This record gives sequence, structure tokens and C-alpha cells, in this order.
Amino acid sequence: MDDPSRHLERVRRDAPLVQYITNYVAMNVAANVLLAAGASPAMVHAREEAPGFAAMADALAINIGTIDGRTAEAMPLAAAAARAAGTPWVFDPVAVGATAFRQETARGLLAERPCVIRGNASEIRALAGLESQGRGADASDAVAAAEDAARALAGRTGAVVAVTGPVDFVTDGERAARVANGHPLMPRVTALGCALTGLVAAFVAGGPRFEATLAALACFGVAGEIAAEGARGPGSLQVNLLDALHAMEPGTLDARARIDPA
Ligand SMILES: Nc1ncnc2c1ncn2[C@@H]1O[C@H](COP(=O)(O)OP(=O)(O)OP(=O)(O)O)[C@@H](O)[C@H]1O
Ligand SMILES: Cc1ncsc1CCO
Ligand SMILES: [Mg+2]
Repeated sequence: MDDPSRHLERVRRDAPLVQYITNYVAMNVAANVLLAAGASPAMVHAREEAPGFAAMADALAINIGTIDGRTAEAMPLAAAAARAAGTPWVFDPVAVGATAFRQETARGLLAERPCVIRGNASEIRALAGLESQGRGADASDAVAAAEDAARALAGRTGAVVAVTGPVDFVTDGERAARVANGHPLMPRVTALGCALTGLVAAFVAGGPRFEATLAALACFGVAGEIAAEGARGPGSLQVNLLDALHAMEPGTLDARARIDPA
């Protein structure tokens, strides 16, 4: 594994344009996380323009957190346009196990070959077709219980699959690694996982996807740790996280990143 800071420095140098079709809860925090990391966010989701935008963006992310009839139509069109244009795209299958509508939407999106899938353990289990304890957007399964599902999903779809939680697990179907960064306050703030999905898109815009995904997870986790040092609770954690990402020194990231082969 190369130094995660190399990937962060590439994002800061290139300021990739990241189109993120995401949920209403995540829109603001995800855009701010992208800006703090040095990327350029664009929350463009209308059916009339999302596919055209995806063809010229540096990366696309799609998140089904608050899908409705219109966005469920726009998402596969944007994903198909990204695929045709060679724009890497990242999928966040929020609460995919909850309803048939989410499962059907996710099936259509997987057919458009995401380059990375990022979800919590319950979502990755459900997407792989296993029974999942998850009922909403929060994880109820342990990351370890989703590792086989992640490997199977990566093998079946060709995507890098990232399962996040206390220790994240990432696999491309052959290689696998764990990222032991982050803080228990992070899941107490809504949509930080969604924001991380956007960050993964920024990192894979110009880099090899397995390594870039690991770097994005480590960078976000280390920022969360630094943020928690001065936080009084979830509210100040979210504010501090933006500041920590913005101020992240390459040397600090490389020294604190805990990425190990699995
Ligand atoms: N208990 C924990 N300890 C340390 N870090 C954690 C913990 N739980 C989650 N994280 C970190 O929080 C970030 C978000 O991951 P999480 O798995 O909570 O996403 P999520 O469930 O999709 O969130 P959401 O749907 O609310 O956006 C990741 O960087 C992850 O490593
Ligand atoms: C709370 C919530 N509900 C739908 S999406 C979302 C953000 C976390 O996934
Ligand atoms: Mg999520």
C-alpha cells in the first residue's frame, strides 16, 4: 500500500469535479466534506441534466438514501452516461434491504458497473443477497459478518467493495485490507457515511481504485479521530471534522493511518 497522503495531495492538486446524486439529509455535509478535502462538489440530480453532467464530471457518486420516482429514474441514466464516458462512479446503497423499491433500484444500478460500492455492513449483506439485520440507514450487523458478502459482491460486480464501521474492510475480490481509523462518535452524526462515499469518488477520480478507496477511508477516519479530540458531542464533531480535513497534514495522515492487509 502506498502512502495515503499521495492520494490526498492528488485530490488537492486536481480539485476533481465530483457529481453527487445524494439524499436530502447528506447534501450539505457531503458537499462540505468534498470542499474541505480540496474537491469540487456538484449536487446535480435532475433527469434532464444528470446524464450529460456525468459525462463531463471527473467522478460520479450515487446514493439512494431518499430516492423517489424521479431520482430513481435519473440515477441509472447518469450511471450509464458515466460508464459510457469512462467517468468512475461510486454507489452508496443506503438501507437497500428495507424495501423492494430500493432493491430494484439497486439492481438496475449494479448493471451499470460501479467502480466502488461503499456501505455499512447491513447494506453490503443485503446487496449481496444475504439476510440483514438492518432496517433503516444505520448498521445492525458487524463488519466481520459482511466480509464474505463483500468478497462475493466484488467478484460478481467487478467493483471494489468497502464495508465501513468500527474497522473498515475493503476488497476488490482478490486483495483485501482493513482500515482501523475513525471514532465511535462518527455514527452518531447523520450522513457521515454518505459524505465518505463522495470523498471516495474524489479519490478514485484520478487514482487506482483499491488504493484510492483505502486512502479515502483512512483520511476520513483520521480526520474523525482528530475531530473527536476537541469535540463535546456529535455537533462539534461534525464541525471539527471539516476543519480537520481542511488542515490535514500529509505527514499526520501517513503517521496515523492504520491500513493493513486482511
Ligand atoms: N464505531 C466506530 N468507531 C470508529 N469509526 C466508526 C465507527 N462507526 C463508523 N465509523 C466510521 O464512520 C464513518 C462512516 O461510516 P458508517 O459505517 O457509520 O456509515 P453509514 O452507516 O453509511 O452512515 P450514514 O448512512 O449515516 O451516512 C466511516 O469512516 C467509519 O469508519
Ligand atoms: C437518516 C437518513 N434517512 C435517509 S438517508 C439518511 C442519511 C443517512 O444515511
Ligand atoms: Mg450509509
